[in-house]
Amino acid sequence: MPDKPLDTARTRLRRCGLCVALDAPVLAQAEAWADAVAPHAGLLKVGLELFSAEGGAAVRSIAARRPVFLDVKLHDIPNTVAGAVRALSPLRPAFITLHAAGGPAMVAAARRAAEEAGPDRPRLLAVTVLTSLDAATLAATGVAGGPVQQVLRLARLAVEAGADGLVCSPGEVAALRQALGPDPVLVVPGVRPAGSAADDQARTATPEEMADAGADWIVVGRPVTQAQDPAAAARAIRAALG
Ligand SMILES: O=C(O)c1cc(=O)[nH]c(=O)n1[C@@H]1O[C@H](COP(=O)(O)O)[C@@H](O)[C@H]1O
Repeated sequence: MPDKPLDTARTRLRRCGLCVALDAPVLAQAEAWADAVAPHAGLLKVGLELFSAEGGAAVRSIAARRPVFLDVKLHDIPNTVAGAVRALSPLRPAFITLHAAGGPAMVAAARRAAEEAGPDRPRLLAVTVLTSLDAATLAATGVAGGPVQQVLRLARLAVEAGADGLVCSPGEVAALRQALGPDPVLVVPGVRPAGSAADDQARTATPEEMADAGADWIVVGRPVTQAQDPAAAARAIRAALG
């Protein structure tokens, strides 16, 4: 779908895709979920649990089904994060996450390291404020002004330093699109179909709301993987995205 002018926060820029989070303790479980949901998901996420348990084998296996979003949330000094990006690039993930709070020098070092992998390099997504944090918890950590202000601040720094996109909660998507325009890839976890449990997510919204607000990808884990029929759950969410 071609890009449209960004005239309102509810303008759809392009089609919003479904990424299913394969948060499993063993690869066999993740593979079974991947096989079930692959017809309805454009991306499959290998996160900290699965990667810690199975390492690169998990990325290689899941990438045989769909492009992989490798969610390792790197956060360290620039040299260490650059080395991690260099080490992960041969696994050919479509996306790698790093924490925007690591600062612009860290993001810039990661981008330089990613560029070494050539045109098919992994794209870097900067995680802004985790979707499990609410305004009160954020204030307790010393961040006044609420999540939206903090997300905008971190997002601007990360994009200027070379992040290809951002991970944010549903509550910030429209504000980020208005502030940063159509270019950054916006990836949104904490999404819940109407009637689903929020689990440990603090800032949630429905798939339909996220597609309308300008998200490129929604990330959904438990509402799909813990459903009686994961394939049907993924199909319904994909349909809701329009
Ligand atoms: O980077 C992420 O994907 C991420 C960032 C964030 O702020 N919040 C968040 O929930 N996630 C991930 O998104 C997925 C959400 O899973 P469910 O809550 O089960 O839908 C998990 O794999 C989280 O690790």
